[in-house]
Amino acid sequence: MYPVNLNVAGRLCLVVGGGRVALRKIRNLVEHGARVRVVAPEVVPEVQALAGGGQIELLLRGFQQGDASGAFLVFAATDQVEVQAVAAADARKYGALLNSADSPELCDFQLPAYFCRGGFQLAISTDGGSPAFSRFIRQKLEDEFGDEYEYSLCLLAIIRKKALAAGLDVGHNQKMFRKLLDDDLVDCIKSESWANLSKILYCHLPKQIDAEEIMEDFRGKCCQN
Ligand SMILES: C[C@@]1(CC(=O)O)c2cc3[nH]c(cc4nc(cc5[nH]c(cc(n2)[C@H]1CCC(=O)O)[C@@](C)(CC(=O)O)[C@@H]5CCC(=O)O)C(CC(=O)O)=C4CCC(=O)O)c(CCC(=O)O)c3CC(=O)O
Ligand SMILES: NC(=O)C1=CN([C@@H]2O[C@H](COP(=O)(O)OP(=O)(O)OC[C@H]3O[C@@H](n4cnc5c(N)ncnc54)[C@H](O)[C@@H]3O)[C@@H](O)[C@H]2O)C=CC1
Repeated sequence: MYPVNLNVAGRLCLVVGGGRVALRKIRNLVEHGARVRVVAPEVVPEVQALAGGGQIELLLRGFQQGDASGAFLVFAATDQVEVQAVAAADARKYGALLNSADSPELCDFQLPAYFCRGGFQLAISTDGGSPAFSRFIRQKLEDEFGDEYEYSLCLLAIIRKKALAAGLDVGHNQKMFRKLLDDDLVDCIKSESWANLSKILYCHLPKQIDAEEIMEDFRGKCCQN
């Protein structure tokens, strides 16, 4: 499976089925700004509530051929093998990418287990081999990767913006970021060692970038400590 991050914001995603499995996919899609349409004769209360709140469109009926028309992604998540097959064929017909909840081998894409720390995201997948394993590793990593990763990313993004604006070349930036990270920027943030963090910045930022200004920006925008 080819790893990729998809922008689903504002794009039509069709979920066929409204049970527990569909609900997980639906919540995920809503969180990422997709336009979600659900087709199912019966749905769990949480799906009904999302429809009531206007967060998704709900068609309370069985899947019909042509439903995949205009969809970017199609999720076949029913408990009926025949419906799964018809939905998959419809997705193919209309050129939508297919996720099939009961057939890993039919999937154009599979969902990883994942979590975010701000813009920082870690995703785990097993090529359909063991979703329980993906979930297990996700939970383990969630304990290990705390808010310091969100703050570190925020700081690095501030520095990077300045570096790009200053027209510093790629080779320079590559080395600078490696040094900042090798010098334990993340640990400094985790232990709130601001004096050490400043030292690292003064040591590795080029003269075009004001380390003091970066620290101020960081304390103001990323972490209010
Ligand atoms: C191929 C894939 C297609 C897809 O759905 O995208 C798929 C397929 C199937 N899942 C099944 C079962 C379970 N799925 C989970 C959980 C998750 N499943 C997810 C993804 C994927 N599942 C894709 C592969 C991803 C990968 O390779 O890792 C996660 C990661 C993401 C998400 O769904 O959001 C989410 C965890 C999120 C989290 O917690 O972070 C659990 C665990 C639990 O619920 O505790 C179980 C029970 C235990 C087990 O079986 O492992 C079955 C058998 C159904 C049956 O027995 O009838 C099939 C079909 C088959 O394998 O034939
Ligand atoms: N990929 C994954 O992550 C996982 C997949 N599964 C598989 O996912 C499938 C669904 O599981 P659950 O949500 O627990 O089932 P469920 O029984 O709770 O829900 C099934 C849903 O399909 C709908 N449905 C039935 N006929 C339909 C039709 N003609 N058109 C549209 N919708 C229709 C039902 O109304 C219901 O909303 C099962 O095949 C299960 O084996 C199970 C666990 C995890």
